[in-house]
Amino acid sequence: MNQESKIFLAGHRGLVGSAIHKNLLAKGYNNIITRTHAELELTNQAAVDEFFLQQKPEYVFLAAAKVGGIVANNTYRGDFIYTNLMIQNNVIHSSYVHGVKKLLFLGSTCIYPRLAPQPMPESCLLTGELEYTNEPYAIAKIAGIKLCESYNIQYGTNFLSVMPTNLYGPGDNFDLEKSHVLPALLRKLHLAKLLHHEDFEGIVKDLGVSSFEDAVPILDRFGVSKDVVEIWGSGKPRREFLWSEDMADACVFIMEHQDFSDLIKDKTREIRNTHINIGTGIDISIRDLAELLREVVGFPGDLRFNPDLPDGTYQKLTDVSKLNQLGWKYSTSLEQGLPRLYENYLGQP
Ligand SMILES: NC(=O)C1=CN([C@@H]2O[C@H](COP(=O)(O)OP(=O)(O)OC[C@H]3O[C@@H](n4cnc5c(N)ncnc54)[C@H](OP(=O)(O)O)[C@@H]3O)[C@@H](O)[C@H]2O)C=CC1
Ligand SMILES: C[C@H]1O[C@H](OP(=O)(O)OP(=O)(O)OC[C@H]2O[C@@H](n3cnc4c(=O)[nH]c(N)nc43)[C@H](O)[C@@H]2O)[C@@H](O)[C@@H](O)C1=O
Repeated sequence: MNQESKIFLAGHRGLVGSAIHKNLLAKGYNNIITRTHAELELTNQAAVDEFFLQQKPEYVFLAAAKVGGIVANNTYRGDFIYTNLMIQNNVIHSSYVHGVKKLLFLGSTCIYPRLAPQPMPESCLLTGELEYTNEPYAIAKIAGIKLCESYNIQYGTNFLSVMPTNLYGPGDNFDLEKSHVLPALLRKLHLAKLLHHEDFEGIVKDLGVSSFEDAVPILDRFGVSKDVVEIWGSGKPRREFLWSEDMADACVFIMEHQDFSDLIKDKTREIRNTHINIGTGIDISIRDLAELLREVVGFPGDLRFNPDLPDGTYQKLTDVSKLNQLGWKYSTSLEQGLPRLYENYLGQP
């Protein structure tokens, strides 16, 4: 890629897409094409094909997807498989048809088996049963990897796939039900702190309701009180978290420095597992994460675990040796990222 290359960044307003946008601009790329969901429906094959025909992008970052936490994945199972399959099929296929030079597809580490060896190397893909709560989303992501890999093998395209661990960062989704654990817990602890300090006006503003009476059922539903915050599941599962701006930096680094041909060790054998894990290689239990967040937010109360809500996979720690060998390593620790996320949350309009 050079600074004038025409780059289509799909999903540029999302958590990762906005960070990739910022990273590309900072590195001097000046020909970036973006479309909001309202401007271009990526599940619509004809619209996507027309867009590629008109715009003829040379490089594509595919950071648009239907994304959510454990409960969203488990509840909207049909939407997660359908939307993700459609978006990636349309964007990847149109990239092939219209001669895109290189594409980066974003998957997720939930592609690996529920009981994968820890840390999880790229080679453990399709070696065991998937975690039930996000099986439809994982199947879509596996199909995306295989689509890129198969087009590369059959048509000689240069489509790369990266599998990020759990991400968090500026502009995260703080929805109390549908988001991921880190932004959800941060907001619940913040609401509990406001309640503890009897800042009812702050709660009304945060929840966007018209009176504190309207806020009470929401707080009850999500287990937020002045003394206790409810944590879903047992608190025992372990997760690995990567700052979204580090993720963006890894994506741009890979697009700048890697080609599909570099990722094939032995061209005479079956080619598979050419995707690249992206993470820190360090994980933490949900209980310890909640304790860290409690300190960052400054909530003086307790945590209560609700075993009626799903734990999901017990552990999904990425093996990042391939990524490290390519020459990239994360830079933001969880201890640095959590206060930054809280600051970002408090600064939201
Ligand atoms: N967040 C995480 O923890 C993780 C994310 N990932 C992967 O990283 C990628 C980016 O995720 P993240 O940034 O968190 O996602 P977000 O939900 O923050 O952003 C998704 C983006 O996709 C766009 N989009 C969604 N549906 C459509 C559609 N039908 N047509 C056009 N645009 C659409 C949205 O557009 P608009 O803003 O206009 O609505 C939005 O910009 C995804 O592939 C995800 O699977 C992988 C592992 C972990
Ligand atoms: C990125 C990733 O995201 C999802 O998988 P997940 O890692 O299980 O994601 P999660 O962040 O929602 O939960 C992590 C853990 O945290 C616990 N937990 C506690 N309290 C809250 C809470 O308040 N909200 C949420 N969401 N979780 C909570 C929760 O019970 C679980 O044990 C996938 O859909 C998957 O498809 C995917 O790729």
